[in-house]
Amino acid sequence: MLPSDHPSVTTGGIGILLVNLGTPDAPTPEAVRRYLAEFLSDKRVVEIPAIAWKPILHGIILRTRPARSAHAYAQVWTDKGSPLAAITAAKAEALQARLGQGVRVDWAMRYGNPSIPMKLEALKAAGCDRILIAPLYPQYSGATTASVMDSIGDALRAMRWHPALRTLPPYYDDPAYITALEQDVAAQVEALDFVPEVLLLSYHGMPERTLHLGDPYHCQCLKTSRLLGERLARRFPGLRIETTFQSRFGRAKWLEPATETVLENEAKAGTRRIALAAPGFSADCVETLEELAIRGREVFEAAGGERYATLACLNDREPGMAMIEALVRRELAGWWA
Ligand SMILES: C=CC1=C(C)c2cc3[nH]c(cc4nc(cc5[nH]c(cc1n2)c(C)c5CCC(=O)O)C(CCC(=O)O)=C4C)c(C)c3C=C
Ligand SMILES: [Fe+2]
Ligand SMILES: [Fe+2]
Repeated sequence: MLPSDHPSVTTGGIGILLVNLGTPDAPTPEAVRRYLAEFLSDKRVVEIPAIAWKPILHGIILRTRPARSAHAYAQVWTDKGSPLAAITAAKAEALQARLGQGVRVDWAMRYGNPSIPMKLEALKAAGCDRILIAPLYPQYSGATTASVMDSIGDALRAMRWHPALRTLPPYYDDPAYITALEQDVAAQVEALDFVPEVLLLSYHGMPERTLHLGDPYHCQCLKTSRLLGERLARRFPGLRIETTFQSRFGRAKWLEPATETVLENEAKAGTRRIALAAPGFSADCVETLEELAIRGREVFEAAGGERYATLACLNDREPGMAMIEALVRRELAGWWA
């Protein structure tokens, strides 16, 4: 009997696996420690030889950071759990509704739960022998996009019978993404009860060294900003748009300018009304809801700023979902109408 004829094996299905970074299971120091231990042991994320990094990670970082980060998570936790997980789940559900029953949409996290190997196995068990892996990172980086594929590779190594795979390319300059951002950001700016003088486009940072080693992340962020900036300049002629990098981690030099520094300098230089958008995050998370919305405001106001607003990420609202639908339909061409 040929394997494909085996009566107990269902095949012929198409799956889509949306993947995001990952998040702790609870806003507690213990859960955050487990999550950070996995995340910060990934050589794609911390590119320091293990012999030098392990003592720092286990001796200092995992002893001090979990309590501080748990406090940050506790301030943004929802009744559906971590915002990043809840919104990623909502995106998968919304995409499933848009695509109908011809494909099976699921989601996974690179670190923590639900894991990529577990969800890949589940899609296969449900009969999907063609699977589109869709990392929800508009801009490619080794630390995020490539790390997702490392995990897919690990999962495949444990499988005898692989599904066929495709991957969603980075979409940092895709007109569908730029249009979604333009619509979503413009609607939110118009709904503010003040007129911002400056709009910061804040991206997650990376060590500056990764840029010199050839990581395209920085260039892709700048291109997103240029394309989005050109669109927004037509709608808001008086609005000054600046690109910044947030979430510095560790002692190495990170991409600049740092969001926090710019917030302080803008206020000191006389800017009174500012808005922030985070186009590199497909879903709101601790980095946008706590670092930008809470701590960023404190920095800006302490330096003399008066009006401050952080705009929501694309999340599971219409413009962002229309974009993901268009992107995945394009990638499924030939597999599915
Ligand atoms: C959007 C792209 C991201 C890149 C690029 C990225 C690189 C990167 N991150 C760290 C360290 C941390 N990041 C943390 C949280 C976090 N990072 C991203 C995205 C990118 N990271 C997201 C979406 C989140 C939020 C997760 C959530 O649960 O909501 C954290 C944990 C939070 C904390 O303790 O402050 C760390 C640590 C490095 C070192 C890095 C590049 C090398
Ligand atoms: Fe990060
Ligand atoms: Fe942070």
